[in-house]
This record gives sequence, structure tokens and C-alpha cells, in this order.
Amino acid sequence: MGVEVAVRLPPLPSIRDIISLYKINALRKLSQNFLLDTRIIDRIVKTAGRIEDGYVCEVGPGPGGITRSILKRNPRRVIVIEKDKRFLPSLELLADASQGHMDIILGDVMSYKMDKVFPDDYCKPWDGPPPNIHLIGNLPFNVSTPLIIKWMKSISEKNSAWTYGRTKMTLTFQKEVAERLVAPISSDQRCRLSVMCQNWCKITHKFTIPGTAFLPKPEVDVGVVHFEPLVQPIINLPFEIVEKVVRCIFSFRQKYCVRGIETLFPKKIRVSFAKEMYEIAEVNPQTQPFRLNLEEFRRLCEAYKLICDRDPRLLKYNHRASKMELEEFEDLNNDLLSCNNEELGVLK
Ligand SMILES: C[S@@+](CC[C@H](N)C(=O)[O-])C[C@H]1O[C@@H](n2cnc3c(N)ncnc32)[C@H](O)[C@@H]1O
Repeated sequence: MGVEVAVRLPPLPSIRDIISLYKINALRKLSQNFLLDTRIIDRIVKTAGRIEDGYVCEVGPGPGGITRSILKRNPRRVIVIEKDKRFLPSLELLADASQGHMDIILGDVMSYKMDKVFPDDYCKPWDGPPPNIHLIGNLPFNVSTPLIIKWMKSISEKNSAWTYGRTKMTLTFQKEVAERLVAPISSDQRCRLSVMCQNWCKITHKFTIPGTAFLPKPEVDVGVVHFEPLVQPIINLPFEIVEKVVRCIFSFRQKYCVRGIETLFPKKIRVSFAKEMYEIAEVNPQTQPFRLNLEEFRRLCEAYKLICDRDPRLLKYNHRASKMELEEFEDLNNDLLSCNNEELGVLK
């Protein structure tokens, strides 16, 4: 058996040996692809920055390759969240070797709350430097994208791991998704994900891991992405409003943005309300969504909020709702149609 020596850890079987020792076959339904190359693993952990004496939460540790690398860098404590109980024996082996520096949570990261996981004295003010708390994970692609959106919502509300300040994250994504996350205005990859994440975080695509580095090899290469929450988001509005406006606008990515803006409003009033919205926002309606910058999205979201403040029922309108649900908006359509232009003018 190969042997690895960690700073605090006694000699342990290599990850390859752990996988065969515990007869762990990678489950396709959990998209399990394991990293064995310690140089790549160490590089991921190094991307997280200085973690010495800090708290680290690792999501999806699997057989524990990244966990070992984290432990070698002497954090105060590592908390791992793993969904697949078959990894418990290998993680327990590691927890024992860490001599009390590691906790194992068997559960789903999507429903795990982090408000009380870290000690209060690790809290930092939001406008100060980030706390010495780090979220790290090589998760399956079908989890990392919904997870990052969920975490953006938590950042916007300063809850969960962001009760403690601007907690940083280091996560892996399918390379194409990593490129979308950092995509600048007008680039081919610019999409809803780029705008949503860049609104709340400074994002860096640190490096790419070839698919061949994983066991079993996935179809795609993998991007390692670092997120640091911004002190002030560009669009400082509730997550739901930003998410809805950005989603509707990008629902017609190749068309002019007016097309998506119209879908924010019930059918009978959509043309006039969309016009009002882009006029208040001073945005050219004949701009494609991926050519709008964050400032323009900010003005559009603020204009939408202003219109909804006038009639909050609009906030609930969803153009993709069922026919029956949409019928409920008939009253709203009629009420708002009877609004005279003078009233609408107040918003300008
Ligand atoms: C791509 S593997 C990576 C394993 C290990 N970290 C590595 O780099 O070799 C993803 C891991 O995340 C776990 N996982 C998948 N979905 C999860 C979820 N919702 N919550 C927690 N862990 C999850 C899988 O069981 C698996 O161990």
C-alpha cells in the first residue's frame, strides 16, 4: 500500500488503496469522480488561501483526498458534509487520525444550514476582511450549480455561512460552467449565472483540471473557481427580484432584451409596462441580454421594483405559470389597464 504522511496525520493508506480497501465503486447517480493526484488536490486547497487556524467546511469529501490536504495545512477544524454513507469508514479513519480536528456530517449539502457551525469569535464585520472560514468542494456538476445559486441567495441575505462575514468559497465546476461564471459582458458564455454570481461576488477561474485526472474519468474538464463576496453588491435589491428580472431577460438570450422584459408583466399590459420599465432604466430595449452590463441590469431591477411597489401583485406574476394560475392575473390585467397614463407618469 502507498503511504502519505501529513503534518498532523499518522501514515495512512493512499486514496487509491482506500477506494479498493473499502470496495468503493463510484456511483454514477451521485456523479462520483475521485481525484487521486495529490499535486492537483494540494493546488485546489491552496486556491482557498490561508486556512491555517481557520475553519473549513468541505462539501462532498468522498474518500477524503481533499480533506487530507486541508488537514495538512493545520486548520483549527474541518467539517465535512457527505451524502453517501459508504464513505463513513474512510472518513472516520481520517477523523481519528486528525485527533479531534475533524467532524463528519452525513447529509445533503443542499439542505444543510451553516448558521451555527462555526464559533462566534470567527465572525468578522461584513465590510472588514473575510473571516478565516472557508468553503471548499469538488462536488458533482449537478449539485455545484444549484448550490452556488443557493449560496448567492444566502450571501444576499447574510445568513448561513455568511452570518460570519464574507466567507470565501473554492468550488469545482464543469469547465464550460466555470467560463460562464466569469464571462464578461458581450462574451459568448455570458448568461444568467454570470450576472447573478458577479453581482454578489468577485469570481476567479483559477485553473482547469483535465478530465483524465479523475477516477473514473468524466466526459469533461473541470474548472476550479474562487468566490469572494463583495462588500456591496452592484444590484442591492432582494435576491428574488434580481433573480426574476435576470432570468426573464435571459430567457430570450439572442433576442433584444425588450422581449424578456415583457415577460415580467401580464399579457394585456406587458407592452406598455415593459416600455415604462426600460425608459425609467434608460436602457436601450434593442440590446441583446448578454450585451447588458451590471449597471444596466441594476437600473432595470430598480425600475421593476418601482413598478411593483405601485402594485405588489406584479411580483407574483410568472409568465410560465399554468393557464389556471395565469387566470388569477386577469383582475390585475384589468385593474392596471384602467390605470391612466398620468399615474404611470409618476414613476418617470
Ligand atoms: C466528484 S466526487 C468528489 C469526491 C472527493 N472530494 C474527490 O475530490 O475525490 C463528489 C462527492 O460529493 C458527494 N455528494 C454528492 N452530492 C452531494 C450532496 N448533495 N451533499 C453532500 N455530498 C454530496 C458524493 O457522494 C461524492 O463523494
